[in-house]
Amino acid sequence: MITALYDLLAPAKLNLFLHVIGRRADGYHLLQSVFRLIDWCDTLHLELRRNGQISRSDLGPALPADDLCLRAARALQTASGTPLGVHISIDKKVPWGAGLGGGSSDAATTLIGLNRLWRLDWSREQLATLALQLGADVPFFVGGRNAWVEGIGEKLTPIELPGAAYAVVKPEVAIPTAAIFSSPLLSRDTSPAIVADFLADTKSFGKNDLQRSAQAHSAEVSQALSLLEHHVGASRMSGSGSAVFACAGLAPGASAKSEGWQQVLATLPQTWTARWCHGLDDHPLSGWSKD
Ligand SMILES: C[C@](O)(CO)[C@H](O)COP(=O)(O)OP(=O)(O)OC[C@H]1O[C@@H](n2ccc(N)nc2=O)[C@H](O)[C@@H]1O
Ligand SMILES: Nc1ncnc2c1ncn2[C@@H]1O[C@H](COP(=O)(O)OP(=O)(O)OP(=O)(O)O)[C@@H](O)[C@H]1O
Repeated sequence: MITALYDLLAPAKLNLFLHVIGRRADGYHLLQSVFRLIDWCDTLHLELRRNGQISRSDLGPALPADDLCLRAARALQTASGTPLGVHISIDKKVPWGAGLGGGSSDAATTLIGLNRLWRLDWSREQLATLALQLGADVPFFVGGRNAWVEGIGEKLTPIELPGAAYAVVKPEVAIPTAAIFSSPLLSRDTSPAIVADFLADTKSFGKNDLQRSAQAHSAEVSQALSLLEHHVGASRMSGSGSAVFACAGLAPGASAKSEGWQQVLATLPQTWTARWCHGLDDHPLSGWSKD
């Protein structure tokens, strides 16, 4: 029997564009977006606890006491009825309040890992249904493929994307997603698009409808957009911010040694984070779930 799983990667995502096309009766927004996995990852370790207890320790920065990994583990334990428990250690590298989906990805990696550790043999679809109760972004990370995303984030169509490098900057400010969705500045009536519209221009299709509200929430978002725009190229926010990115070109041509990126690193405020990322095709654990 497996008793521990080490070094499970939980990758972040970028929203290459994000349109708000409507709102549901319960207040959740109907979106269209393309989610791209990137190689900026948290690392999780899962150790079996036969007494059924679920616990966590933080190897990096401290997380909220009741973080998404614990909530994911408890939800799976209850839904499956397993008598087993787990100790989860997290090395947090992806900044939160960033629109990079770090917490959602941790939750998805927990579900995928525990499905194996607890020998549940749930299908990916079953895991995704449970994932949606944890957050709108979690099913995407369980799906494990770059996707055209609709609904509130749960309708996923896998999509092939070219290899690409992204310059990503996270200002100091952390932006709470709910505040951006409830902003009076938010427009909720962008016309629906179809996948072919995006595929015709994967680098610059569409916009991020949440960007205006986030810029009003914090001037740092506008500063970060300008910094990238000036040194790298067309920039855009991911999710509800505050992280912004610029597609630096198709890999492997684009290089972190480029003068533009070196300028970004040299002029970045000390409290901000910047990272040169590559687009991934799959979640590193995507082979673990049954389709
Ligand atoms: C903006 C995105 O990051 C795009 O990837 C996501 O849609 C947000 O997903 P998430 O962080 O998993 O969001 P959740 O934790 O489910 O929701 C946080 C809050 O955002 C708002 N929310 C979220 C998703 C959505 N489609 N409509 C919403 O209105 C709701 O007020 C909700 O209470
Ligand atoms: N494992 C976790 N990692 C990071 N944040 C977590 C975690 N669990 C709970 N949270 C809470 O969730 C909030 C949002 O975290 P998360 O990183 O998912 O959001 P985000 O970066 O805005 O991404 P997105 O909105 O795209 O999902 C944080 O402010 C934090 O308090």
